[in-house]
Amino acid sequence: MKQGILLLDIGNTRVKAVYWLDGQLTAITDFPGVMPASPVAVYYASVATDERLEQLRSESQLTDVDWHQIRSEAQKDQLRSSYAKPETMGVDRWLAMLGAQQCYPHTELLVIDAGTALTIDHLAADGQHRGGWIVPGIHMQQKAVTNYTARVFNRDQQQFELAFAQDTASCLQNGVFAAILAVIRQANQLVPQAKMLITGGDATVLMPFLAELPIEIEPLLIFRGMTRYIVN
Ligand SMILES: Nc1ncnc2c1ncn2[C@@H]1O[C@H](COP(=O)(O)OP(=O)(O)O)[C@@H](O)[C@H]1O
Ligand SMILES: CC(C)(COP(=O)(O)O)[C@@H](O)C(=O)NCCC(=O)O
Ligand SMILES: [K+]
Repeated sequence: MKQGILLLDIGNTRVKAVYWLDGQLTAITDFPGVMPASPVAVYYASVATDERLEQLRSESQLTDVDWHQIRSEAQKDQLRSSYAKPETMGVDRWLAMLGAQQCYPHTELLVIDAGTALTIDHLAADGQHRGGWIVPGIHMQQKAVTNYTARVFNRDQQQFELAFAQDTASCLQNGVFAAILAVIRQANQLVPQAKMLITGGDATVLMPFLAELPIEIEPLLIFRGMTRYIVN
């Protein structure tokens, strides 16, 4: 059986895994669960702690293959960082932009990753990163309010409506949801776009509420960026 490469996106909440073979990306839903075949190498991008990475490495039982770390850098192909210290940019942001550039070459873009934190990055048509935002994500914002107040409580079930609410948990959930939608709209007001791309765990709940924007969902954006680092 032909063997592929395992790609890992290690975020602050979850680990996302994809199997890469003959240019095709196949999502692995239950990593470190079942894979199409044992991989010949692992390429990974991590914004989590080194401890988390080591734990994952041993859990995966893939200790006999090479693990290649992907890092943010000053330039990759057409993409150029705006950071004075490029290595300090989250590699998930770097790779999402690289993936976006692959989907829409020579196009000005807003690239959104709705993960633990929500990030928005502005990319010029010539590949220059113009800058970005880091905003607490849907769960982090809710947690912040319940942690810093005495009387705001949440409920387990998450239900988002773009409407005012009449009980504490719904006021919190709807309020945070409105704030997240507002920051996405604000970005497009600041730099109006013909194309926006969104990825990350919360992208699907946000999408239906952003219908007036030229926004497209691409769940594998970070992995598309990662494939640019694979050397055969
Ligand atoms: N199966 C899941 N497990 C955990 N979070 C999920 C799941 N599906 C969707 N989510 C949402 O995804 C968010 C995390 O997004 P993700 O892109 O995985 O974050 P990160 O890259 O920071 O780990 C969570 O806040 C949660 O709302
Ligand atoms: C902003 C982030 C926390 C987002 O990661 P995530 O929430 O998706 O796990 C991550 O990209 C990060 O740790 N960035 C480092 C700082 C920076 O990008 O400038
Ligand atoms: K992420």
